[in-house]
This record gives sequence, C-alpha cells and structure tokens, in this order.
Amino acid sequence: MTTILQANSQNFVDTPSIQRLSRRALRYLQAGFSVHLRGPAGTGKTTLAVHLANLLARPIVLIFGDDEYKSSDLVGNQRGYNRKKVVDNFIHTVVKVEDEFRQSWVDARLTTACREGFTLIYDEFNRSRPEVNNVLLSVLEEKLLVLPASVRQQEYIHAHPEFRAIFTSNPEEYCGIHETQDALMDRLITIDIPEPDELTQQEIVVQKSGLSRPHAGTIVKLVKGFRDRTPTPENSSGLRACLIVATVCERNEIAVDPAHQDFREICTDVLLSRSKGSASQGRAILDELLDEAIAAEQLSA
Ligand SMILES: Nc1ncnc2c1ncn2[C@@H]1O[C@H](COP(=O)(O)OP(=O)(O)OP(=O)(O)O)[C@@H](O)[C@H]1O
Repeated sequence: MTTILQANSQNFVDTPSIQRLSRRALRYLQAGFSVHLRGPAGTGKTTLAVHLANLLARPIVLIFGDDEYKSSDLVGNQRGYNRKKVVDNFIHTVVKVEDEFRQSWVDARLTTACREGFTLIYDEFNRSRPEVNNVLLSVLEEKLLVLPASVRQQEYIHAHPEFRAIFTSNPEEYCGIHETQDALMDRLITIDIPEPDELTQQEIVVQKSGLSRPHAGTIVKLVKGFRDRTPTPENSSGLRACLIVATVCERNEIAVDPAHQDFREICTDVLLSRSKGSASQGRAILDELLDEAIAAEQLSA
C-alpha cells in the first residue's frame, strides 16, 4: 500500500532567498518539467521539495533512494494470492472443490503517482543504483511508464497530466552515492541549492527551536565563524549544527551566552566533531570565537 502525504507548509520558513529558489523551481514544474534540487547535506533540499509539492496542491508520494532498491520497488510487483475456493456439494455424496490461486499486481509509489497525477518526491535518488532509475527515463520524456512484461493487464500506463517529480541529491563525492546517469540528468532541470544565507538560517533556527531572534543570530554567527576558520567538509552545511545547539539550549533552559560554561560545552561537543582539523586546533578556534562574542556583547551593552 502506498502512503500518500499531504504537506503542511505552516512551519516552512520563506525568506527572500528561499522565495527566489521556489519561484525558479515552480516555473519549471508548472511548465511540465521535473526538477532536481542538488546540494550539500542539510541545505534544506528535502524541505524545499515538500514545500514545492505543496504549492502544486497535489498529494505527495515520497521515495527515499536506496542502494538495495530494485525496479519493482519503484514500479510494483506481483504480490500475494487471490484465493478462490468453490465447494460444490450439490449432490450430497459428491463434494467438488475448485481451488484457484492468483497473484495480484500491487502498484509501487512511482506507478501510483503516475496513474493518479500525484507529485513524486524522490529524495536522494542517487543512492539508488542507476539501472534501477532507468524506468524514469520514459516517464520523464514520453510520459509513459513501462510495466514489467509479466503484468498481463497493461504493458504501460500514460502518466497523468498533473504528474510531476521533484528529485533531490547530494554531491557525487558523498559516500554511498552513485554517479547520476547523463540520460536522466538531461531530462531534469537541476537547481543547485547552496548553504542558506545567515538570515534564512537564523529564521529557521527561531522557527524550529523557539529561541529568540538575537539568540538564534548568536548561534548562526558562531557556527559560521567556526566553519570559516577551520577545515570543515565542503559538502555540508552549518544549518544542522545551528539547529542542534539551539534545540539543546532551549530544551535544557541553558542561556545562549558565550560566557556560560554549559553553552561553551554544547558548542564544543557539536562543532568539534564536524571539523576535519585536529581537536586541539578546533578547541582553540572555538574559544577564540566565543571570547570575541563576549567582547562584542560587552561593547554593544
Ligand atoms: N525553509 C525551511 N523552513 C523550515 N525548516 C527548514 C527549512 N529549510 C531547512 N529546514 C530544516 O533544516 C534541516 C535540514 O533540512 P533538510 O533535511 O531539508 O536538508 P537536506 O538538504 O534535504 O539534507 P540532506 O541532504 O542531509 O537530506 C531540517 O531540520 C529542516 O526541517
């Protein structure tokens, strides 16, 4: 059974830079094309994909790319049995039993979305093997989904005119990621999603953690400063680190105060493991940043 989602955009943070990205993507989707949101981890690709799907005002079907997937996980499969048993006892001394087993076809999520005109979000599609995703080529170009030969009822289905697909992916250097096939990329409009700007990160932190805007701003600046001064992995964003620090402080009622020991410890625990440099170097840089933040606060007081 396919779970159909209905998105709720209430908690979506829509700053000018996100609005610009949404407008770009929506333009292509409304013209009938599928879009591909590509970028480092934690830049908000999945959240934006759900928001776009919500703007299309169609039910959403979500697939997460998986190395173990087979085409049948996207399209569907013969499953289970329809069992029909007829017991004919018309002449009481004779019992005639007819037993028939029949497998029945069960649509998987891609087929459901094509048939019903839903919006398919294929999150991290390049975690699935390229040959598994080949079934998408005719769907995106000819709007035809080819079903396996074993399905007698239909060989293919025409994609519903409102069917759209939104893909997300992490860069290819990521572990567990397959190279994207040119044929598929050629059918998609790829939009690179950069690390959200400071204002966007601050607003997301406020929205998701419940912290005040100035406190969210302090955390975002600190994380950005740390990432700028230490060797951090290129293919990641600082947004998740900001959200973790903010949520931990808010839930434990710890003041977002660079002079406060608990706050300094949380920053150390969350940020040091995210740096590619040595722990001692990371610790020294973080202390420097926290002390700079204290000095700036004293100056503005
Ligand atoms: N516009 C937004 N409004 C509210 N929350 C957001 C927004 N963008 C991102 N977030 C939050 O930031 C976090 C990271 O976002 P998301 O999971 O969408 O990133 P991603 O790029 O898909 O990451 P990954 O590549 O690791 O899957 C999530 O907690 C998400 O709720």
